[in-house]
Amino acid sequence: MCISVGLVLLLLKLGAPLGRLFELLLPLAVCTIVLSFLLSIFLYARSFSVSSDALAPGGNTGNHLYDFFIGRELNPRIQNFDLKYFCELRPGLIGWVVINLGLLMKEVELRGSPSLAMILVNGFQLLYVGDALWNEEAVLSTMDIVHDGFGFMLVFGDLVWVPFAYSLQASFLVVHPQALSMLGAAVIIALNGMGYYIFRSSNSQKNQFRRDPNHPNVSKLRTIPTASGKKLLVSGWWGFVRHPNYLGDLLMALAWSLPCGFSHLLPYFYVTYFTVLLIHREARDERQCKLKYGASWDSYCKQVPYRIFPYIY
Ligand SMILES: NC(=O)C1=CN([C@@H]2O[C@H](COP(=O)(O)OP(=O)(O)OC[C@H]3O[C@@H](n4cnc5c(N)ncnc54)[C@H](OP(=O)(O)O)[C@@H]3O)[C@@H](O)[C@H]2O)C=CC1
Ligand SMILES: CC(C)CCC[C@@H](C)[C@H]1CC=C2C3=C(CC[C@@]21C)[C@@]1(C)CC[C@H](O)C(C)(C)[C@@H]1CC3
Repeated sequence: MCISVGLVLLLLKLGAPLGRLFELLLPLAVCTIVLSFLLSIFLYARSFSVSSDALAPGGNTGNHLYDFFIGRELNPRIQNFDLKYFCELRPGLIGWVVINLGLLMKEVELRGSPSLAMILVNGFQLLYVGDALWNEEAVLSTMDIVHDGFGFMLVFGDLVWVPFAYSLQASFLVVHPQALSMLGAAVIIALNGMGYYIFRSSNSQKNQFRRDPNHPNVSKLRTIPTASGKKLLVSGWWGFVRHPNYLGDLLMALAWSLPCGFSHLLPYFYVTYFTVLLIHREARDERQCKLKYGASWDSYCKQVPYRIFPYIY
């Protein structure tokens, strides 16, 4: 992240036309799609030369198309370099905020200064990416690393979908400038702040509990024992709903769209897609947790009946 920040600051100091990124989005996206296909083909081919215990449970149906998409190998490595762990965060997230900055510079070229809406979108998403990179080790406990094979879906998701689909709001604002009142901005900032607080504190609470259940920050929380020896949190954020981190993430997703106003649906694509993704992801996780924890998970679901939205779902 530091190298990227240094390079971007150097480019800005040298007067590099970062705003050109706006015109280069499509060719860059096409090149990244080609790269993701090539990487996926390499990963699929090499998966037939590794031992069976290196394969992901869900990506070995024998259906070549499905296995190519989902991914056969769980954690492909070249020496000690873990390809999935690297791709999950850095290239896509850093590419996302660099594109956002280029779009902000394009707005400066067109209108002399960045709009309040563009500043909010850039700031919110820079916070999200900075948080992810600062807490990089937390990704090790996510489903993508623990359960899912590294196939075209995740390769494309990491390298193409995140930088080019997640920067849609900034792209929209270059073409459709939006006037935003200070009151409107204050409400949106409060919404993003609340979402970030729920997202960060619930993820940190679970990750802390999984690292050290006796840590003072989590040792007083109520838990449910399981046959596997692991315990399930049933108070704190994880007693509020079963995926409080998703709730916080979705509130932020809405806060990223609101600065774009209500004249177009495009800026709301991300929060819509993301809601579908997290509902599907939550159902997948429920199945895995039911298998892992059996009756203990049933007891958890009885005590914490709502999945993401309290008193709704
Ligand atoms: N911006 C984006 O595009 C995306 C963002 N995300 C974000 O990534 C973050 C991680 O999400 P995700 O990877 O889906 O999984 P989670 O971080 O929600 O982790 C799910 C795992 O947590 C453990 N767990 C669940 N309930 C409890 C409990 N009560 N007590 C203790 N442990 C529990 C289980 O694993 P175990 O018990 O084995 O430890 C479960 O499999 C979320 O904040 C999500 O919003 C996710 C996808 C896309
Ligand atoms: C293209 C497909 C239809 C969907 C692809 C899904 C991927 C884009 C997401 C799957 C899990 C992700 C995570 C993040 C980004 C999106 C993908 C790759 C994440 C790195 C975002 C930042 C968070 O702080 C995180 C917890 C580190 C996320 C981990 C999961």
